[in-house]
Amino acid sequence: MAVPAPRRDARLALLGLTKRFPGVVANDRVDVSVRAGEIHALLGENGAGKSTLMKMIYGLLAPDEGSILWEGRETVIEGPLHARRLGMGMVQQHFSLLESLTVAENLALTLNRRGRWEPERVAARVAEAEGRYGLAVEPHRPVHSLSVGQRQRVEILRCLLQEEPLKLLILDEPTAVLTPQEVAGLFEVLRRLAAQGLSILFVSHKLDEVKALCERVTVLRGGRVVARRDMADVTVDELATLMVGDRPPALRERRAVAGAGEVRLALQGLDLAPDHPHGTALSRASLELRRGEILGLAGVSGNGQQELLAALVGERPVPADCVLIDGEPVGRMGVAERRRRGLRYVPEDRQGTGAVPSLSLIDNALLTRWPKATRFGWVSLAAARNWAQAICERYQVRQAGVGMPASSLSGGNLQKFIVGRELDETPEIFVVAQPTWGVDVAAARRIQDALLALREQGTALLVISDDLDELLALADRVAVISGGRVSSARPVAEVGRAQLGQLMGGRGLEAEVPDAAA
Ligand SMILES: Nc1ncnc2c1ncn2[C@@H]1O[C@H](COP(=O)(O)OP(=O)(O)OP(=O)(O)O)[C@@H](O)[C@H]1O
Repeated sequence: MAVPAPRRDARLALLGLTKRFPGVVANDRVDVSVRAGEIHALLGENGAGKSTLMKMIYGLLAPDEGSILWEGRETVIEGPLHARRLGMGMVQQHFSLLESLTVAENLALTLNRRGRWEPERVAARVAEAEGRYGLAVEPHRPVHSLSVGQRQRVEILRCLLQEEPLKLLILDEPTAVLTPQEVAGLFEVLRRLAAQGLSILFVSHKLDEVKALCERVTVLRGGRVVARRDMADVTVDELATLMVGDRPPALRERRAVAGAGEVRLALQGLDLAPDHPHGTALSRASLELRRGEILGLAGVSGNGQQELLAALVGERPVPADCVLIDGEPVGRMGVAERRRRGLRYVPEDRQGTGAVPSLSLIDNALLTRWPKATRFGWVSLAAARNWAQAICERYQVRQAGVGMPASSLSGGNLQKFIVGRELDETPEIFVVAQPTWGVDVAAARRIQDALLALREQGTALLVISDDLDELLALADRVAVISGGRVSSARPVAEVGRAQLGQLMGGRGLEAEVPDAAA
């Protein structure tokens, strides 16, 4: 049953909000209302306008038209500080923490209005919050040493700890990098907070979670509201269809690959100390990537995945014979030399290492492709432009022009562009972390399809993901990383979710990986 149009007496009512960017109407007369104590989902495919809408609510963007009613009163939200003073908190898709500061210092920056830093007091509040909300973070750790999942926890805590009583919490893909257990814990916290009257605006591409958590849903498509529903009246499949306007495509069938089996990339007994005090040491890490197969590496974010990827792709030099490409020791070689040997990769961190936000899509395409776009020492901008355009068409990256900066793309569209850029070169060996993070259902299928297609063409793939369903759908074999140790890889057909979950929690790994000190 459709839900009636927004009520003016809601805690938050958006009336006819419109926002235009050059070449695109990101929000087109959007009406949404959120009641006190309600958990309200905002859904839409990549680029539908969800982040833009949330930014207007939080005062980060000014609407071109329309009005915002806060607790029944028409309110011009002047900026995030004003929004926080009104009782709003927001966790964005891309983190806004200062890398060189500790967790407590970061929290102090937002919490202490008089500008006096008292990280010790903040640390005490963090400890107290851990008991209350079950969100564990270590206050004295510098943010640069935290995994993406841990950073997200700090962002959530920052809202929960703010001094003004929180009335509306805006969460933009808060569970994208949390483990299933952490998600369950977070949902418990959110339900408890909602029962106490907190309104929550929840944006996610994980439709099962949205269905489980939220009471009502508003669906955006192309910047417009296309549906409003009570969650009880709609199935997960219907949600997917409402978002994309059609049934999402099924994943392509897995085919047997001729000639699979030859080892292309190997990691052999690597012990690697972390490069910062709170990193994860790798301990006798070994794995083999074969031609024409997908090896899945499951694990809770922050268990050595970053270190393993850095060692495999050449961001961190290691003893030469710890990494082999086609049997050749390459451990001492840098990224460019390994690239020449056919290795491509997509890191977990899109905004820093994956793309340069201030550069155009053309320049971002060139970042990893400049040798091919260079003739007699000159870079052909026309070739680069064509290529950037081709990537956008093939992977349906919505953008207002390839000359626009990467930062103008929606999160999911940037992800599609970065993954597409590497996939498009038909790499022989491909290492990808979290390939469908923040990507909508239809686009996730397209990326997963492209990975399966590469496998059929003989590429050796390593997919590092904390999404077990994704790994079970894609991988031929799956290994688990926990506490810097890597389990042996087993055929997917022989392992179940429960067993993988246990290994992810570190249980049972001791028996498989001998202690480095032993
Ligand atoms: N600063 C900007 N400059 C130009 N265009 C922008 C800017 N911010 C957003 N857009 C455009 O507005 C549209 C809506 O983007 P928005 O980020 O709101 O989408 P979204 O629904 O949050 O997507 P995702 O699920 O990928 O995060 C997109 O076409 C995007 O490219």
